[in-house]
Amino acid sequence: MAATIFIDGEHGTTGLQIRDRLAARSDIALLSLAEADRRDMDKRTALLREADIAILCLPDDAAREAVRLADGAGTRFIDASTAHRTDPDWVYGFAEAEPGQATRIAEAQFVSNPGCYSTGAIGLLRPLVLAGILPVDYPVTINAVSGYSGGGKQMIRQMEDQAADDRIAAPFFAYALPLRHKHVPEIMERSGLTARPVFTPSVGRFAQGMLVNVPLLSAHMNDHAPMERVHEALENHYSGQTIVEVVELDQSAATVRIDATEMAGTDRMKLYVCGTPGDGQMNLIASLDNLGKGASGAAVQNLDLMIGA
Ligand SMILES: NC(=O)C1=CN([C@@H]2O[C@H](COP(=O)(O)OP(=O)(O)OC[C@H]3O[C@@H](n4cnc5c(N)ncnc54)[C@H](OP(=O)(O)O)[C@@H]3O)[C@@H](O)[C@H]2O)C=CC1
Ligand SMILES: CC(=O)N[C@@H](CCC(=O)OP(=O)(O)O)C(=O)O
Repeated sequence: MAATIFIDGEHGTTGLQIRDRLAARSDIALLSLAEADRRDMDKRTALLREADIAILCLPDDAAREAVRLADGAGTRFIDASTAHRTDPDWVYGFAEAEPGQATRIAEAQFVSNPGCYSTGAIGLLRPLVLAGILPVDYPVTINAVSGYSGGGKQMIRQMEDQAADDRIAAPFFAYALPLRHKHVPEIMERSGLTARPVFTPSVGRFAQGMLVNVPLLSAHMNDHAPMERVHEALENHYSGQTIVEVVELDQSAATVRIDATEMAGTDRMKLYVCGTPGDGQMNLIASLDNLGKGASGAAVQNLDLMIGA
């Protein structure tokens, strides 16, 4: 029998992309609300309670409310918001990050989808912590650039409608300057770090795509791990799956520039280890689509695990 799915927030940026990915599937029956009814509490409640699985593509407060509205109905949830990503009662929906995580997702009632920047950062950092290469108190810095769709409907309008009062004219801008971005707690907890990373995100004038940079110094890593060992740890961690690709060292060395939009339109992530052998410095770079593996693609991956597709 087809699994019954309701995407709460289906008319938003993340929700629409999930709907597109599910539209043609015969193993899924989509419950849907007209756009004009998207904030109708009674209609949302009915579908949240009827669905086998509800996918929440809402602001944080609305996501918490949706879980309350379905209380007692047995609905399973995938929450794309930040609301539950460090909640111990929710399973973190990053199947490749942890041994056994795919099974935990498959069996869960409550699954929290990772943040887009967090997917890149944790994808690079968690394997190194698990391999014992990265000390958990390493003073990590993370610099990233995202496509503007990462800011949802509001930022898309601000970037695309240059007649709007609140338009953004900049071709590229840094933000989260007080260093309190909402992904930091999630990155710390899900990577297993004890020291708070310094995280500076930025946005470029392109819709989809993202690069997340984590520079590391061998001198401050366990056993002074060189870039070859870091690469090997990533390769070992991601062997046997198809979604996260660890780029070969010689291929990274031959790469002159990495286009932040290279993964746009895909649900996969590429990881690069860049630097010059022997220099003791490396820059780890995750390349993904903020709306693919960074949001909607990951939500569908988690859904597939939960329904055994
Ligand atoms: N965009 C991205 O790259 C990523 C987004 N996310 C997360 O996914 C969630 C959705 O983001 P995104 O799709 O970008 O946001 P959008 O603003 O594009 O879409 C949000 C949708 O939710 C609706 N909505 C807002 N409040 C309520 C409410 N109280 N009840 C019912 N519907 C409501 C909005 O309607 P209305 O038009 O009326 O406001 C809109 O349709 C957020 O938590 C975001 O942080 C996660 C990873 C990446
Ligand atoms: C460019 C941009 O504004 N990006 C968003 C994060 C997008 C994302 O991952 O969203 P959630 O953590 O909300 O799920 C931001 O920095 O708030």
